[in-house]
Amino acid sequence: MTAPVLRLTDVVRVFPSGNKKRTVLKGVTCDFEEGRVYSVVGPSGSGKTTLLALAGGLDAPTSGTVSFRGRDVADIGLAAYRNKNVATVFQSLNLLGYLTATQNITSAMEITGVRGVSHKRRAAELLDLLGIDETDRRRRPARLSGGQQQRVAIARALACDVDVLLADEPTGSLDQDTAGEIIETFRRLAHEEGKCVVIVTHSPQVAAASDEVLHLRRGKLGRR
Ligand SMILES: Nc1ncnc2c1ncn2[C@@H]1O[C@H](COP(=O)(O)OP(=O)(O)OP(=O)(O)O)[C@@H](O)[C@H]1O
Repeated sequence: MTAPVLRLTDVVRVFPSGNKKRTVLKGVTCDFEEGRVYSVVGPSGSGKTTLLALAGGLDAPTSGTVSFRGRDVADIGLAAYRNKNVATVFQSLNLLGYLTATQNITSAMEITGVRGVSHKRRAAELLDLLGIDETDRRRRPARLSGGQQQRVAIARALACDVDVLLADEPTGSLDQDTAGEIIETFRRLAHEEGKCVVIVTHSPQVAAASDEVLHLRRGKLGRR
């Protein structure tokens, strides 16, 4: 059996709620392996985005650990972990509107200090992999379709050559065909490039195409 690239052990996350406290994750333990696509599903408010934020080093658990290749990400340092090991694609995509598709990727590589490769060449390879042609690469996000923007955001997430790719509702605003293409992209990245892909979704189509589905209910995890 492969060792997990990402492991959550007894993760609890408590948020303040007025003058009370609310326990959103109540001891979540799970392993994520390379080469597999995982979906995290569950009712609204069950803690899916919270789980993704913890897995992505954007937030820290109240107790429990998130570890990457056996090391607690708190010891790696959340910023270093986010820079080198994991990438998150958000619903809002956060593409920069004044940069072209290519520049959105090369700027991310500059910011995170990717060395040893030509940023332009790597951006072209990734956009090629994700089916964005040369004309569209020179376009700004506003001139691309929702599905194309989604693909540029995924290419940017991959530009820093991370092992773990996290995505929050990546097909939420897409039609069924485009959603299907995005899912295929995730499956290819996992099965052919060995990435570990974790997707938070309400979509039965995405869940059905995943290798494993994790169900969150009231802050607890189950498999069904
Ligand atoms: N920073 C925060 N401070 C206080 N409460 C928070 C914070 N982040 C999330 N919560 C609360 O935690 C609960 C779970 O939120 P979360 O976004 O993880 O749910 P979700 O399963 O992703 O929901 P949805 O499917 O609607 O996106 C919600 O009640 C939310 O209000």
